[in-house]
Amino acid sequence: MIVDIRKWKHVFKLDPDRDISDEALDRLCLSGTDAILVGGSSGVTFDNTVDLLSRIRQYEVPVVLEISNQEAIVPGFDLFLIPVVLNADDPKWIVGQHHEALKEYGALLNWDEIVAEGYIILNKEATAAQLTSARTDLDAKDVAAYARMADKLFHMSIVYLEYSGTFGDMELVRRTRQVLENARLLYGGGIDSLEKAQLAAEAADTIVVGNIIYSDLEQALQTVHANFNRNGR
Ligand SMILES: CC(C)=CCC/C(C)=C/CC/C(C)=C/CC/C(C)=C/CC/C(C)=C/CC/C(C)=C/CC/C(C)=C/COP(=O)(O)OP(=O)(O)O
Ligand SMILES: O=P(O)(O)OC[C@@H](O)CO
Ligand SMILES: [Mg+2]
Repeated sequence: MIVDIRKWKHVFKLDPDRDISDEALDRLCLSGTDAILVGGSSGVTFDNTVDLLSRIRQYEVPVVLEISNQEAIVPGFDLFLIPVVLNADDPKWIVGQHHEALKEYGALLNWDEIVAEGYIILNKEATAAQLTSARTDLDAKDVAAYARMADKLFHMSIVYLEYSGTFGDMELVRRTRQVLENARLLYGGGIDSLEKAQLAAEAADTIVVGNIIYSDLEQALQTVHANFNRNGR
């Protein structure tokens, strides 16, 4: 399946390390979301990723793996997203893990199925921030510089503003989006209602909805109805 990330407005992120019922998965996959992203920052294994992939594959919705560790690289997804944590203090999460993975898989890859994401992690409490020792105390100028680095210097197709677990600063998201010329701005973090989905949809190109799926499915499903008309890209 050809997946065009430039058309994504809304995606659900499902964590292989968390339980989800068949009924909930059915409703998510048929919700009208643009893709199901499979990923998490801890407890993701080959087995729990294969299991989730095979369940989502019963539906037509595109299914994409966001790779978080080398042991959980599973073939068969429509696309592979590779996080590069631009504000990580430890280079392991900028190039180190990637170097190791490419030593193993480099000659086998179909590069048309692989997209790098310039991650900027802004919630210091998030598991991903702690794992990567991210420098989260950034002002708008710092974030804009990372965004330009991803977009113009490294030609990454995605800049991901990651507030996982908390709703972020939408003015900062809006300003970050304004500096991007080619990269798409994904926003994720704390979207737990249609109202917050709407605010995020007005600031970013694509919104990512994660944790609320596991605590309030009805609210999660509402987020698909956010209106993106303002963006026009
Ligand atoms: C042959 C074959 C199968 C080919 C395909 C394989 C392929 C595409 C290989 C590419 C090679 C390559 C370059 C791989 C990258 C390897 C790798 C491990 C990179 C490191 C990625 C990284 C920086 C991880 C750090 C953590 C992170 C940023 C994860 C992103 C996801 C995320 C933030 C989820 C949120 O997690 P959650 O658990 O919800 O967190 P909360 O607790 O805060 O809610
Ligand atoms: O889980 P939440 O807070 O919705 O964040 C979504 C996503 O950005 C996590 O990587
Ligand atoms: Mg999560």
